[in-house]
Amino acid sequence: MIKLVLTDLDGTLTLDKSTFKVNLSAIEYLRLLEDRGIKIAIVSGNSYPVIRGLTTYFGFSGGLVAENGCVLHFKQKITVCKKMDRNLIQEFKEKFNVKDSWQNEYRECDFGFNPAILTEEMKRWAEEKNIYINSSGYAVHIAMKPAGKAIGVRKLIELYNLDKNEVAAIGDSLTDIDMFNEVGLKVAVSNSDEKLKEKANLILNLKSGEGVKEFAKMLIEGKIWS
Ligand SMILES: O=C(O)COP(=O)(O)O
Ligand SMILES: [Mg+2]
Repeated sequence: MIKLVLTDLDGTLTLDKSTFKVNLSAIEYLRLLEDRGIKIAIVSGNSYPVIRGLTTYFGFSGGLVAENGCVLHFKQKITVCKKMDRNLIQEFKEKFNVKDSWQNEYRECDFGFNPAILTEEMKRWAEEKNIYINSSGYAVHIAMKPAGKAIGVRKLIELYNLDKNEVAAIGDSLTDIDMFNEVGLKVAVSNSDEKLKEKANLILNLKSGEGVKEFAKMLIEGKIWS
């Protein structure tokens, strides 16, 4: 029985990939799950203040994971990664000519940069420096290793004392692969990156927020493990 649904934000709760506009009826459907006792938690690469604010205003009660697994909220704010080395941020920006995401001012461990194109050269640089690097399609993210959505998700599930088979995760991008590794039910929206679809046990027919609605309906109608 699914007791906790983890949802990515960008590309998943939005109208489509590459827009920040949220699909408002997807939020309504997730609230219906909350009404039925299933907790909803956003798991995102976005900063803690952004996800904390959205969680509050959307009416989700499942806690949250921000900064790609590095910062979570369960009764209180918990930081589970090392703080980012500011010299490495500077080096990354200069070497690859990328710009800070406006949220970097509010981040501790995981930092985002645009354009969101992850190159082989960037991967080599990160590997040499033992740095986590990934792209959500919205930004390239770097953090000191170990980082990635798995760390925060593992901690949240442990704090809830849930079995991974009681947890579902829904996402759209490469950064969600880590989150899939920690849960029983791995759900990809139809416009997900191919590498995420390969790891999914349910690929939805609809894209982004419409896919979230499709999944919520399946849960409500009892079409999914219960
Ligand atoms: O912060 C980003 O770049 C994307 O965030 P997401 O994990 O909600 O897709
Ligand atoms: Mg996403």
